[in-house]
Amino acid sequence: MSGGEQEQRNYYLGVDVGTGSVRAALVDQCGVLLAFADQPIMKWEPQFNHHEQSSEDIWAACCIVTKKVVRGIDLNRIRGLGFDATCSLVVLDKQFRPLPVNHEGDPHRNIIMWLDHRAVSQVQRINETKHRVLQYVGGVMSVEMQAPKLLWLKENLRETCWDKAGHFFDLPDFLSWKATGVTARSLCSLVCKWTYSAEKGWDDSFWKMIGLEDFVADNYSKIGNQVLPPGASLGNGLTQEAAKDLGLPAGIAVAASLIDAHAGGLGVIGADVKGHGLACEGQPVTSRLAIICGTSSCHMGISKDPIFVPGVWGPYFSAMVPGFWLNEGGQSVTGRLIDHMVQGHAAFPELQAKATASCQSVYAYLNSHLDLIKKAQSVGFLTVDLHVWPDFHGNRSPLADLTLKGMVTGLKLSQDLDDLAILYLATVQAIAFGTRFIIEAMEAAGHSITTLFLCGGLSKNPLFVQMHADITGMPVVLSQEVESVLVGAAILGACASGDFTSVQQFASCPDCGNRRFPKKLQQRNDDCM
Ligand SMILES: Nc1ncnc2c1ncn2[C@@H]1O[C@H](COP(=O)(O)OP(=O)(O)O)[C@@H](O)[C@H]1O
Ligand SMILES: O=C(CO)[C@H](O)[C@H](O)COP(=O)(O)O
Repeated sequence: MSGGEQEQRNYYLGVDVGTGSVRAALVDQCGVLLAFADQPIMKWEPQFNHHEQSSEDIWAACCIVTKKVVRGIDLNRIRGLGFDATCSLVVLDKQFRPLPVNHEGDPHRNIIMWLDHRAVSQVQRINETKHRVLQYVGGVMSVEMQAPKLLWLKENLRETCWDKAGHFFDLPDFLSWKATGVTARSLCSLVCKWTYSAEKGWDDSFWKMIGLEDFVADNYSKIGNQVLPPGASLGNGLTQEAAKDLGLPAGIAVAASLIDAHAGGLGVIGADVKGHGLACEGQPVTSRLAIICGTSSCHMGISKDPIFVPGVWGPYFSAMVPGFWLNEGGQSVTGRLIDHMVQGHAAFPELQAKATASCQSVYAYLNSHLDLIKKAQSVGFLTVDLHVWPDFHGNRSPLADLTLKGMVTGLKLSQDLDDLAILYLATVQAIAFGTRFIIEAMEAAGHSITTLFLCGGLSKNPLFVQMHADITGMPVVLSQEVESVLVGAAILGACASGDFTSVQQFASCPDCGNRRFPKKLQQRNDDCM
């Protein structure tokens, strides 16, 4: 492209709110990422299994990263803005001010995070109802979804929170409201986490049966009675106030949002794999499984007709790719589990010192250390005597059992760096076996998956990627663009701007070769297992 043509480029902004940080990217009309910034966000764990965040802190981080990525750019070329975020529950009062979700009454902490497991008794009672909406979440509602958390607030914080609340938002919808003043909710959030049906809307009998009839009585105004598809343009775009906060011109198109895993899925599932000899080449997109691996891993498979997979969320209609049903398998802690195992080991200080001295991340150092100690063997054999069961935070899929705990067998008295490296390897392998377990359940129910498309922080770890290829026996495709979740968010902005007629048009645009071609294919290493 010549310099002159380059000036004619349109730009789209994607903002991705993960569990640990907010990221923003400036993306061009070919899906090429031109600028990136990230900013950590605050998290509180006031008691075991209670996880909270602050919507003000998250918005402030969105403003910092957005201002950074547009520095030096002609702002008039920015055509659209899209948000994705974790499916955490944001609570505001009738004047849109934060309300406390904690016994301490701290209104700053007004978000119950997705991984919060406080609502155990509530979800057990919801599951005992056997209500028909449960068919669409794999047969069992997860404690991580919104209905049990809302019931917990009603039963535990009646005066300080529940009675004063005016708005309960999924975090992606909070962000689009904050940017536009429009309280419409994304179909993605409501279908996946709130029991809304794309075809039938809210089911009054469910809310009445579980003791949240309040929502029915006020026509769902607090949880959303205007629902839009992801990528739909909201109101008059960016408000003056939000534009000032974000350092952007007012009026830019803002899209109805996506949950983070769904943005990642949208960013990778349409990749052009021509010429790489993959089984999915020339096959329907339904033969692909997108796995978004960060703090957690989410396994996104789509189908033309609804498929009911016990213990796997969905089927959700049009929640990720319009017109397709989605099943979402998941592992609640993956990146978080690896960090936990490595950082909690007695040899972690030594690892940190050695990694710093060699200018490597601790994971790059551990990966090279495993290569050193494996000698002539394949690395997988290092764990023949050591095994990890990875459900330290319950099992999301396919067992759907929040009471499960983690296990390690084969421990010795040694606490040296070799021991840490092998425990790390066994943890990565256990996570990959969890993925295989999920794929087996999806296939038994009717999915036919041949190829994995990975993105998210953990996809930057070559050992994690190789173990997924080895243990599932499927090739793993990594996108040219590492920050695929942000590409997914920017696709929403492009769609809202009207430059693209649908999210699919951008996600599989024939001119976007740079983004669509795989960067790397990781094939199974047969010697390894
Ligand atoms: N280069 C890397 N090598 C190994 N692990 C990584 C790398 N980058 C990120 N991670 C791991 O990925 C996880 C975070 O992924 P990320 O997508 O940023 O999470 P989230 O979206 O939940 O905030 C962490 O466990 C982190 O240790
Ligand atoms: O349940 C989800 C998606 O449906 C959560 O948003 C997700 O698991 C948290 O994402 P991340 O691990 O990327 O922070």
